[in-house]
Amino acid sequence: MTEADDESSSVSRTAEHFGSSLRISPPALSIPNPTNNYFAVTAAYFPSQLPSNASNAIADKTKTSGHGNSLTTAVPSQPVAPSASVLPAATESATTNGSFAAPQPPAEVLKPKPQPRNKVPLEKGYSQMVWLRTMQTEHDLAGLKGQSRRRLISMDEIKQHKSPEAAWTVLRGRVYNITPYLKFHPGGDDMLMKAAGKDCTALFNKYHAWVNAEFLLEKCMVGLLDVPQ
Ligand code: HEM
Repeated sequence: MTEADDESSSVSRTAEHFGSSLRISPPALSIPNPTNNYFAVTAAYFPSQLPSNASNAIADKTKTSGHGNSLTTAVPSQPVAPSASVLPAATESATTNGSFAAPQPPAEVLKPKPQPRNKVPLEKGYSQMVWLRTMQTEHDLAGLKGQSRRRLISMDEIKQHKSPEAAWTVLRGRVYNITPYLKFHPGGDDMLMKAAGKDCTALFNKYHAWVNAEFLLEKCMVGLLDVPQ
């Protein structure tokens, strides 16, 4: 393993303490990096990760170490703070005795908050798999009874369909009968009922813009929203 390999693996090991959301760029070439070892790299990014005597260790190394490479600048005799553009917090808090106050990563990096899921347990027999099968086997999920699914439907007519037995909603300009899907909705039928009798596009996007409703509700489409000119 080369020194460079060693150095980059040290950086990623250190980064692991801060969660996977943290992205660390490799040290900029302008950073004096006299020792090319774990302590130096760690000091540049996370001084708080060092053992208490580490800054002395770095200082000693800089006096004795002759190695380095042509991409590094002159070897300093004192521990050097990373340049301000790389780590402003550390530079600002540098003290005269050669130690540096630890720049704290933002709290959200230290403890990424898990997003709470609001999925509800569905009744037995109402999984998404069963819904997909139902879409194949039921011939009139929309309750069209022969009417065209390209019919223009006014908002007034949609407003009259707000009961669980006859719940219509508008999503991205299409009108759906969501009654058959209520018990299959992973967010719960009560949540889906908030969509009944109105345009739910904004609500839908707020909770899960990524869900492919056009596919999931394809067989429930009853028409297109008639937008008055
Ligand atoms: C109108 C058509 C809708 C369809 C086809 C639909 C479909 C889905 C699907 C497939 C999921 C699971 C998403 C996942 O696993 O990532 C889901 C979850 C959910 N839906 Fe809907 N949804 C609709 C409307 C709505 C509306 C209007 C609301 C809010 C009023 C809503 C609230 C939720 C919530 C809270 C969850 C749980 C999200 C979570 O994972 O934390 N949905 N929906």
